Amino acid sequence: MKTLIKNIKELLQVRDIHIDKLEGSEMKNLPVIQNAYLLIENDNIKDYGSMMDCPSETAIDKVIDATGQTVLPTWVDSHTHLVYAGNRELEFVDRINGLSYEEIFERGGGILNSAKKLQETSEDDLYQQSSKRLEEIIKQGTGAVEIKSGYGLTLESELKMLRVIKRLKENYPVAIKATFLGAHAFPTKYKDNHQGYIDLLINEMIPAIAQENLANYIDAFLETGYFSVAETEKIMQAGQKYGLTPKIHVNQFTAIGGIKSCVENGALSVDHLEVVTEEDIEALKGSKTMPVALPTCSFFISIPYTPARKLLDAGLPLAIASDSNPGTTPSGNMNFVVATACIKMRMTPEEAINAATINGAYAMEVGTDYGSITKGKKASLIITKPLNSFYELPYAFGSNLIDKVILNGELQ
Ligand SMILES: N=CN[C@@H](CCC(=O)O)C(=O)O
Ligand SMILES: [Zn+2]
Repeated sequence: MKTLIKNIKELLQVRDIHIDKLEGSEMKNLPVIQNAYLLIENDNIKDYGSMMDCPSETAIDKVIDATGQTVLPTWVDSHTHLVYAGNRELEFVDRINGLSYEEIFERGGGILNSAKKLQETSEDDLYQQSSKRLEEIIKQGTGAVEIKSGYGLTLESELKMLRVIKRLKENYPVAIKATFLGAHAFPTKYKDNHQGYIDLLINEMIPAIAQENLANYIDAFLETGYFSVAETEKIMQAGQKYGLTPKIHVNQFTAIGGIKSCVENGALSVDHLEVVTEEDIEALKGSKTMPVALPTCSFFISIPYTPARKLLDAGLPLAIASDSNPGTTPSGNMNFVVATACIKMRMTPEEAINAATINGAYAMEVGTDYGSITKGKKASLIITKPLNSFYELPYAFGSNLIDKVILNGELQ
């Protein structure tokens, strides 16, 4: 099956040779072909180039005329909690009325509230609720997504979440990676017995999850009042024994030396980073760990934004992701993430698009197939509505500017 997209006004993120990630000033460069074509064969990008070299349409099964439209690779959302039960709109109102995220947690809300709801929800119901959200983000242009557990907090419920992620992976044409986040919060029962919960995570949950091959990564909420540096180190090391690479929530509210520890423990990514110190930046320099900012979390709970300029000016790479979850970001819309990164973090559109494609793909290890227009990669593409230029994508932040989404060569 061959599909030709012709008369593309701007073909974005064209990389003849696959690159792993972009750092510092490299992120300013977003290669574009004006007046381009793109040829899809089955589920792959077969060829692309200027319209002057467009192949003849005789052997083509389907032709899409993209006059005036922009084509770019689908978004890679490397940090979500897309599988959850119910929502937390009452806490949203509590925050409007003056309570902070921490105060809500201290009153038994927050993550523990979502865990209670999830424990009471059947696996089928959880699958139905989550598949609606997955379908929504596909329409919004996401072609690869990482999904975490972490609202179960018991062996049974963590397995339930991870099995739902596995079913989503089997049933949708999106690349999905699963992360075990049993260390999201201490369940009330273990409030004064942290070691008891850590033993449960290490001795029972991680082995059971590995046995069913349900996760790619291990995560923890490394934060004052949640998991300490020492506790997170134990969890990262236990995960690694089972082949789970760390991707860690860190520096959301406080900087307590977590980033250095994550880098030393081989973390693929460190995520949140609303608070960043000079020591954190030094620890990241020269490492393989991708910093991941979650701008729409900052937007929703009114906390500082990750200091993108500071990180980029230090020569570091940066990815951006949605953090879709019921507490801090009830949206998985990567278009809004890109816009917020530009509007609030002063990333240029080029930098934000690089952060949401190539660098996102690095942060969930799908770069060989996703993240750029490169021959042989998956034909997972966004075709926008007619635009003056791609700058309109973050500029018109509230508009739906997507005309079509193609995933693995199939029009959605
Ligand atoms: N901060 C930790 N975890 C999630 C939110 C969890 C929740 O409030 O449900 C986050 O990334 O923002
Ligand atoms: Zn998160």
